Amino acid sequence: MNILEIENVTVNFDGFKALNNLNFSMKTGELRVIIGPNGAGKTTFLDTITGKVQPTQGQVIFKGRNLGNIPEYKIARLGIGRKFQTPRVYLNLTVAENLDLVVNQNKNVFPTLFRRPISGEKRTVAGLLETVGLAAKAELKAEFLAHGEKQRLEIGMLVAQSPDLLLVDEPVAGLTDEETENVGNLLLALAESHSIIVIEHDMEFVRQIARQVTVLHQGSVLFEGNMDQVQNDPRVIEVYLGKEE
Ligand SMILES: Nc1ncnc2c1ncn2[C@@H]1O[C@H](COP(=O)(O)OP(=O)(O)OP(=O)(O)O)[C@@H](O)[C@H]1O
Repeated sequence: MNILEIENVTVNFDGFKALNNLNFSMKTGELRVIIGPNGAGKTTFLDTITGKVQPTQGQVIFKGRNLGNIPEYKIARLGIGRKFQTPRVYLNLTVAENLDLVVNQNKNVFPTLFRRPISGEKRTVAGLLETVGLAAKAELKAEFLAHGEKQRLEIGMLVAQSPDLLLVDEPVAGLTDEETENVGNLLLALAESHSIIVIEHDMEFVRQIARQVTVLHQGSVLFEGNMDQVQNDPRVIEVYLGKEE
């Protein structure tokens, strides 16, 4: 079954088409990496999925439901979680406290307000600390974490909400090679039980995690395939990979 289908979506910003008749679909449980040059529409693509931007034309269908005119906060409750490029953790709280906030918030709110049970995997702070590899730093204030550790903590906070679809925007920008690999391994582990879309520029990282890759260009899908196919496609090389350092 497809968790997400995007049909003929155009987003028109005052005459400029940031997305142009874009079609995209992905199966439940897939890890999909989206690449493309600056201005290709990657962020706008995520914005239309979360409801931050409404398509001028076309529709976004999540788990069989048309998201048209559903406000952003309600779309989040339907099971779409997003991690932005910059970590948004509470710096004056410890790592464990940050995770605890989300875990407990869900305990209280999910059954009543969201009217859907927390999915099979019971999320506990201890389990999440293990998943994101921060058990040894549980009692450390988040302000003292390295950038990559903050990224992993925030991914943990996202997972604590048990979203069906995780949207992850440039998770390794500015990270060291070692941190980049850690974040990659974390996403690969999460991909065993989640549907995930990752936007990324760092091609080393894309090679580490990518199975199926979608290349955006000028607001449309230019190419889709596995990493080998993407790297050998002349159009992709021309508009994107040829410019790689
Ligand atoms: N609110 C807006 N109003 C007008 N133009 C916009 C708006 N948001 C984005 N754009 C334009 O739409 C195009 C696509 O932007 P978008 O941020 O989606 O690209 P991107 O692929 O994420 O780029 P990058 O890799 O640089 O982050 C860009 O040319 C951008 O300037």
